[in-house]
Amino acid sequence: MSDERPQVAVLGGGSFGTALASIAADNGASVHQWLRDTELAAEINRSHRNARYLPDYAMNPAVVASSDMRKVLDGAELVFVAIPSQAFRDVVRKARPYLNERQILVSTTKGIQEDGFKLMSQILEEETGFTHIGVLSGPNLASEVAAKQLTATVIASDDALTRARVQTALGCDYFRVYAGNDRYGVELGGALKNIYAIAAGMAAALGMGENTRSMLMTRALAEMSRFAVALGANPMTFIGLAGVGDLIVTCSSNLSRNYRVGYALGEGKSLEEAVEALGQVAEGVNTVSLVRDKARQEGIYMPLAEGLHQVLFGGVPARQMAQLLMLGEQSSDVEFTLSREDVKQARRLEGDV
Ligand SMILES: NC(=O)C1=CN([C@@H]2O[C@H](COP(=O)(O)OP(=O)(O)OC[C@H]3O[C@@H](n4cnc5c(N)ncnc54)[C@H](OP(=O)(O)O)[C@@H]3O)[C@@H](O)[C@H]2O)C=CC1
Ligand SMILES: O=C(CO)COP(=O)(O)O
Repeated sequence: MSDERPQVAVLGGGSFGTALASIAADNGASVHQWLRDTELAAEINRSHRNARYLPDYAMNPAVVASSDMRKVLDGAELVFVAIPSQAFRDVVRKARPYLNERQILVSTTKGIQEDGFKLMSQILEEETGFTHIGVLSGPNLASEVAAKQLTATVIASDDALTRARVQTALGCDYFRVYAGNDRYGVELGGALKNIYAIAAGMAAALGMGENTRSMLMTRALAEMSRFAVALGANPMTFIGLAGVGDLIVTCSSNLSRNYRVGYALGEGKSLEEAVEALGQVAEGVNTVSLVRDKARQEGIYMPLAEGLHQVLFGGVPARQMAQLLMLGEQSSDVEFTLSREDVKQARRLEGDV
């Protein structure tokens, strides 16, 4: 008898891949999860728990884990790729022989490839040439998703079929899937907010207050949207779940790995110690260099990313950098209504600058 359930594959055995596989299974799909670690795959199938990445959460027992890529992708209609950005292209290349153009491919990875400043869905496009490609992003801390905390996300694609299929496959009573068509903006939002989560963790460790956190998050949003719009994204995307939504959660929670790296740095640990202690991926560490370089190249004003880069890689103490940033140009609150140039012009007339 053939299996009538939607056929879902998840590539990645980390915390988010595991949480996602379980949602799809909760929602009635037949789910196969690929991970490179054969022992962990066997362990998941035995105990229905990912002891390495989400040890405290039971997975839906219908998820079948395997390190055999062919088996996982055989018959899959919907393929989620939850692999850290630095390994993303390699894994897609491994998967390529078992993929076909009827499939829907969705990246969940919030990072950027250094070579060419590529986002993950662009890598999916380059490696496959398929048309059903999307990005899943939003305020989705994996352990909260695994705990079935009420959560929402965005599926962004210019392909209506991709949006609808993902909404059907994942939408359930604890996970809502909103649709968007600015794939580039949604994907950039997910990658950029990691930078500011590191800064927020650092500020918390330094004992800075709620006013400071609020300023940091709001100016981060201004900076993220300025950057994204300069690269062609829609500014309105940043008022959505994948913009301000994800920024709030990652800048406020110790469950965010990027926040935790920032917190450790604020406590005086070195970057190497902070990353080592985490033992999982914190995409923001790499993203901050890529974004800072890109901003310099394109002439985009990014004082927070620039300052964080100097703290992470230039040896500038975080508190000193915060003070320097406070003395920076006092400009427009919302640049989409009042331009930075207009503010500068008025201040020039006042003789202030
Ligand atoms: N965790 C979260 O809360 C969320 C994460 N994301 C995004 O999801 C992406 C994946 O993150 P997440 O699941 O959290 O990551 P984790 O750090 O929890 O796990 C990483 C996973 O990727 C695997 N991996 C790493 N390198 C390779 C490789 N070369 N080949 C095959 N597998 C590899 C690891 O395998 P191994 O154990 O063998 O090293 C592990 O299964 C990230 O970009 C993140 O931004 C998005 C939303 C929420
Ligand atoms: O993207 C996330 C939540 O939406 C997870 O953030 P971290 O990668 O910082 O853990």
